Amino acid sequence: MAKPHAFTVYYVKKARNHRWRCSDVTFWCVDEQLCNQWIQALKELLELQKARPKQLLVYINPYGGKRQGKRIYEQKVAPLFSLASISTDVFITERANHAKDNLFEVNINKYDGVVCVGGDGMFSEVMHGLIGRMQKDSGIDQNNPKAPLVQCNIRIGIIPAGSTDCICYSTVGISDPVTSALHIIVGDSQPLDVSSVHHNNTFLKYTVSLLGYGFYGDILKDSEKKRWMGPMRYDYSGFKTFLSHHCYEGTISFQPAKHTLGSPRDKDSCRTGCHICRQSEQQLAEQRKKCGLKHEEDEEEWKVIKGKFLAINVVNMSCACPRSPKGLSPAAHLADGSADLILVRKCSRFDFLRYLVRHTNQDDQFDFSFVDVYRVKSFQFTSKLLEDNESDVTDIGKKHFGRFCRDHPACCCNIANSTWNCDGETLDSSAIEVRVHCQLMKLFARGIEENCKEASRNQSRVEQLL
Ligand SMILES: Nc1ncnc2c1ncn2[C@@H]1O[C@H](COP(=O)(O)OP(=O)(O)OP(=O)(O)O)[C@@H](O)[C@H]1O
Ligand SMILES: CCCCCCCCCCCCC/C=C/[C@@H](O)[C@H](CO)NC(C)=O
Ligand SMILES: [Ca+2]
Repeated sequence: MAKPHAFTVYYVKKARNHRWRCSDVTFWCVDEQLCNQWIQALKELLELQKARPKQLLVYINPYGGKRQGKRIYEQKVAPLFSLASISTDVFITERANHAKDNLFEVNINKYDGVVCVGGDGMFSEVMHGLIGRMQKDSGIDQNNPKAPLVQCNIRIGIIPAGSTDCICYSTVGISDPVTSALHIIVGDSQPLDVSSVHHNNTFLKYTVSLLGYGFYGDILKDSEKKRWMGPMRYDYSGFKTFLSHHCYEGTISFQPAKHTLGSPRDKDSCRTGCHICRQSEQQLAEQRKKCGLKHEEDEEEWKVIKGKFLAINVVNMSCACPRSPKGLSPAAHLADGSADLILVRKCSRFDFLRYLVRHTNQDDQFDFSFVDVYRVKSFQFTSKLLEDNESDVTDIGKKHFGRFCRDHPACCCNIANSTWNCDGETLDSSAIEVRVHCQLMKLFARGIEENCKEASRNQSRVEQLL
């Protein structure tokens, strides 16, 4: 060959819609020494990139989504990791909670991060393993709802291979295994709020995306029986649940999030390097310093709302996903220490359909008289059924005369409880206490990057301001 000395540089190429691809360019050189100098200099520069992982622990759920997790990892992700000189220990799960249990046993300090290949449920499992392990090692009792949880600095990377993949979509902007693998390789870091869910001083679960009662809880409960249908189960159960049009009665109490500048009705969304998240985190840290060990939350006001609801959704992030690209709460922030509480009160089937359709178009889904949205830092819910039982009003009639409201048989109010959908997993209790923990964990992601259209719109706003 006339030009025998060469080296190839692999790099990330940004494509449309937040998709990243790996591209390469080969440099040729007649002078061998010069070529080697370049290779050496590039290797040294790469060594300086301390945020990049070298050793990863990978969990694959072979049964998530369309059961393609193993194939996706082997064909699309593993070759990229090896190109980037990342060593991996790969663990293919054999049962639910396998990954979570394993995380309590492994020598976690050996790894720069944990990767989960699967959907939201699989991510939730890995997150529970990591956060749980962190608290155990630090002697924190997870059953205490007020315990100050220890931050988890080991990043999690999500390779989407599930049915909804909402956590991946809401933090990267797309559900694409190659894009996610590249975010892991370049060592991105995105802090994430996590909410803890308790019942009577007993820890139930953590949640990062949707905690939903009523509509989304009923969909999940029904769809779990139809896992064999794959991702289609959500469409089938969604349609069935929509037709059943059940509403549920209960009491909601919440503490508004006063530390953050943002509001759920903002027009701008959380984007890479979000200033609202940064400012909110600083504000909370200052409050904590001032209050010391005293719980400042105890002194803050609680708002109480009673009513009949078709859906009660608490979201820590937008919950954008391919079905709803702007999500359940488009202006929710990934790391601002707050969650958006969305209350959909009893309304007609037609109005509820109008509300749902707005998740798929540009119209404002909160602009309805029967929808309320609040930004909160803690939240509690008790169903009417439980309140009645607890206040010793033993209305035997309600228990014996069917599950529906006896006074108004046509009103679709369900006397039975709904189920909580917690990041795609059901909860055993309907009465819950929720608390947002600001930036409790980190992902190999950078949040959604502003696209050119948004960037130029914001730029022209700045120009106007100047
Ligand atoms: N080997 C396994 N066998 C059975 N269940 C498993 C296994 N490994 C993990 N799981 C469980 O499967 C559940 C669902 O997995 P996953 O989230 O990957 O897919 P999905 O439910 O199809 O997607 P999504 O959560 O995005 O809707 C998780 O809760 C996880 O605990
Ligand atoms: C007639 C048009 C109806 C369109 C309705 C679109 C609304 C879709 C919104 C989906 C949001 C999903 C939030 C994410 C939840 C996940 O945690 C969970 C587990 O993966 N998925 C589901 C479906 O519960
Ligand atoms: Ca948040």
